[in-house]
Amino acid sequence: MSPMARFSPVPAATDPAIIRNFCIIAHIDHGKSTLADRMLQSTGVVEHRNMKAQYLDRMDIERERGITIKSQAVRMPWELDGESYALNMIDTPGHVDFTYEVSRSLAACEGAVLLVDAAQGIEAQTLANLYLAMENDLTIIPVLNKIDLPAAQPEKYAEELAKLIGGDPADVLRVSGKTGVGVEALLDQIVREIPAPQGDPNAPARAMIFDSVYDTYRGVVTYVRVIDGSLSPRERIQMMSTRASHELLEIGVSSPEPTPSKGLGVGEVGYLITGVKDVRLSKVGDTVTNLAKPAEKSLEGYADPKPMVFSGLYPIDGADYPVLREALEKLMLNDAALVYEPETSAALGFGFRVGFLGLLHLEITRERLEREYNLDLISTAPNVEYEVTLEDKKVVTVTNPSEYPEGKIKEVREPMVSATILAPNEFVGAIMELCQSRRGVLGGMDYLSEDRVEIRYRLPLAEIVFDFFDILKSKTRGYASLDWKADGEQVADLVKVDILLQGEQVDAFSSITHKDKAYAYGVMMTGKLRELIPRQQFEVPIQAAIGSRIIARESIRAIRKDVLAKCYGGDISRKRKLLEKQKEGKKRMKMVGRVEVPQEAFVAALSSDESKDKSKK
Ligand SMILES: Nc1nc2c(ncn2[C@@H]2O[C@H](COP(=O)(O)OP(=O)(O)OP(=O)(O)O)[C@@H](O)[C@H]2O)c(=O)[nH]1
Repeated sequence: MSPMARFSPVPAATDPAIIRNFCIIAHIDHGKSTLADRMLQSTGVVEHRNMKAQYLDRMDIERERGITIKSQAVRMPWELDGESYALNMIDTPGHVDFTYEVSRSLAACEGAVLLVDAAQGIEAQTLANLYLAMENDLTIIPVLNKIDLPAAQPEKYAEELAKLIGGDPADVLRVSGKTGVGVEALLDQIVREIPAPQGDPNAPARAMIFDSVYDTYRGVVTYVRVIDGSLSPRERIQMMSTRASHELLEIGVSSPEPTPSKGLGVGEVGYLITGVKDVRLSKVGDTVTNLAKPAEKSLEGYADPKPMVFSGLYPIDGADYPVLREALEKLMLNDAALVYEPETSAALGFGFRVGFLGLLHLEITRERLEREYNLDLISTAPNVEYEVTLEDKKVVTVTNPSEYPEGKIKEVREPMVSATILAPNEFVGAIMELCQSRRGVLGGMDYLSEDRVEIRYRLPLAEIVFDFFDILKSKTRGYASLDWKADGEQVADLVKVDILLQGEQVDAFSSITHKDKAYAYGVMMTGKLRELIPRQQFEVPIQAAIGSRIIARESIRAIRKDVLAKCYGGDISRKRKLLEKQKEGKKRMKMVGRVEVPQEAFVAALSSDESKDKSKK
């Protein structure tokens, strides 16, 4: 990761009057990382020749997918009217799965650059991020990006932006992160408009953690923004949510390589190293104070990230189970949002039930496990968390369909979201149709301009978390954007559909669905399995059932397979070879009752091809 830190001491505390803390907020792909990189160049922090594309996106997967997962902070010098300033830029993740991290990064700033693609206009995450910034009382600088594009319509979108946040369209800055046009003017504007941080330098120290990353060599690196007081190396600090205390081994600023300093004062943004090895001990949103002189009240806003989507992860080769467990333990050090517990499946063996913030989080985690730890995994169909109340008033939380209670059920509650969709108005009909088919309830609709509309729906999380966005995109020729946030729960008519092979239930294929959709699931799954499972020596019925009621049925006809029939008498060694080969093949089979199911069948049946979020956005 980072090379050895250069030691060029930064003054113990910078005068808050010359500090500007800001972040860039934007819809995905509107060019936030490109602009951030350009700013690093313009301020001379990163020389041109050292510039890797997207300097701030450190993880390989981030770079490949062009998305920002973990926020980072960088300090940049800038001069205006003969005065020197220190600009702290905090990079925020753009995807809806990571909203909590965005909101913490925003809370560390006084201002935000609201970046909008001049060829696309305002999108759903532009709005969602703008609202978050407004809730944090940030000064907003509206900026149109990519003005070098031939398709850019700066006039039109400057008007849209001005209408949204108030002000004059002429005041909306125009830049290109790619060519660098307008970037220096933007840096000037940041100094002029964003207020300097304010805090009490003599009060007990309070610093907010807005990011925590695990570094193999340095342990957990915690990014903080000092609100009051100051922090210095070698003193003992305390985490206010857990009261755990640690020694500050190193403290400094990223510019952008970690540079140790003699301390951090009011308004400063930097990093801490305490030697802890687990990001859970240094949680995003927590307040750091001084153990000897602790603050009385922690800063506002600390929430444990809540997993929204669950999936079972199983090694294809059972012998890899210990590797998977170790890999999850390691990933957890760097991902406070990841939760998991061991589980066993009759069909898939030993594995883990893992909770994620969303589908993207799931995919990234799975990809890292496969790539960094060389694992081949089966992941079961993702599901949300249900709360089941039994007749005897007992409440059971279900994150795995096969644990759905058998007893008498009084009611089932499912998580809900409020979703905002932005799209050209010609697609309103198609969008409403899609939302209705997903059990959505219309919340309202507003026109942002003559031809663009914002539609709000309340929908069950289970209905949107998997394939909704892809379908929305295809129904709107890619023009719609979506943002959602958790919004309570509702009682719903849900049932568990089981899949049986020769009368034996296969737990990995069970699913909790709405009553009206149970039949479709049953037909789809039995049909798929009929294609995927090879013929056996006997007939194999495949059934879908709700309780004891069969709702769909297929069957695989018997085959009498005599492999040796091919070797007309003759060569005995050839016969042996064939038998050996058949044995090899058997190894990759799972036995479900008497039925041999190839591993590939599980993989294929559980990877819902039509519902895979291929666009990742
Ligand atoms: N023509 C042009 N393309 C740009 C400009 N800025 C960014 N791009 C391109 O737009 C795409 C998205 O840019 P990114 O910087 O990765 O977008 P982002 O908003 O950071 O995306 P996330 O980090 O995932 O939120 C990339 O293909 C960039 O090359 C620009 O000023 N002009």
